[in-house]
Amino acid sequence: MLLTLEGLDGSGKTTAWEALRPAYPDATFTREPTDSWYGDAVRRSLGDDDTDPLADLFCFVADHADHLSRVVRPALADGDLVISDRYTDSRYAYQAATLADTDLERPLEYIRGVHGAFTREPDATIYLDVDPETAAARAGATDKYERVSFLTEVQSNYERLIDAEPERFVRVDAGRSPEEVLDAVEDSVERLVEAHRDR
Ligand SMILES: Nc1ncnc2c1ncn2[C@@H]1O[C@H](COP(=O)(O)OP(=O)(O)OP(=O)(O)O)[C@@H](O)[C@H]1O
Ligand SMILES: Cc1cn([C@H]2C[C@H](O)[C@@H](COP(=O)(O)O)O2)c(=O)[nH]c1=O
Repeated sequence: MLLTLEGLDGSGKTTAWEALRPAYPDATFTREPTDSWYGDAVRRSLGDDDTDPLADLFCFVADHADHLSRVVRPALADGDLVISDRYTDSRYAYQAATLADTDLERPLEYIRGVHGAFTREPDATIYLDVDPETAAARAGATDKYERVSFLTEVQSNYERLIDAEPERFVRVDAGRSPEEVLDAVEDSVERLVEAHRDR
């Protein structure tokens, strides 16, 4: 089963992902951007305010292709539970926002189309829902994406994705205390894993 954690910067994905580890010692915990050299290229672009948004998209897509073949598909083939901190929806939400002012028509659909040919869709996605102001404050505005105006566009793209596939997403109110958010994430993961097992 492939389970992903998504949300704005600072929504608490990594905190939740780390907190899940003890309950699922046999699971494969992974993330995007990855720790490969493709992921390094992505992180380099995050630190540069003057990059080309289409070039950035394809850096993220290359990192995803490598992640799929090196980590995700082998783990799923072994029957593992795979829990990824960010995955395809991050591209659909963030790069659709960075490409909004280009000549590209309907960027979100374009990015989905690029992935459609090769990706593995998640079985379920936990969306940590927090407002852009809280997200930017928690994230500390350390890179070009961690700004309220940009995160507002990203949030609206996530909402479009949830509207299109409500059955895949579980929305968790991430504006609450860390303890309440972690309880909600742990309950959701337990329920999703059981439901997947009973299919
Ligand atoms: N529910 C919460 N309430 C208050 N602070 C929180 C909460 N969850 C996480 N934080 C804090 O917010 C910061 C960002 O958390 P975290 O790294 O888990 O978010 P993230 O979604 O993974 O962010 P990013 O996408 O930028 O990596 C951390 O300092 C973390 O301790
Ligand atoms: C996978 C992915 C990530 N991003 C952005 C989102 C964040 O601002 C950074 C790094 O992610 P992290 O969780 O803070 O480590 O990259 C993106 O724009 N598109 C993607 O596909």
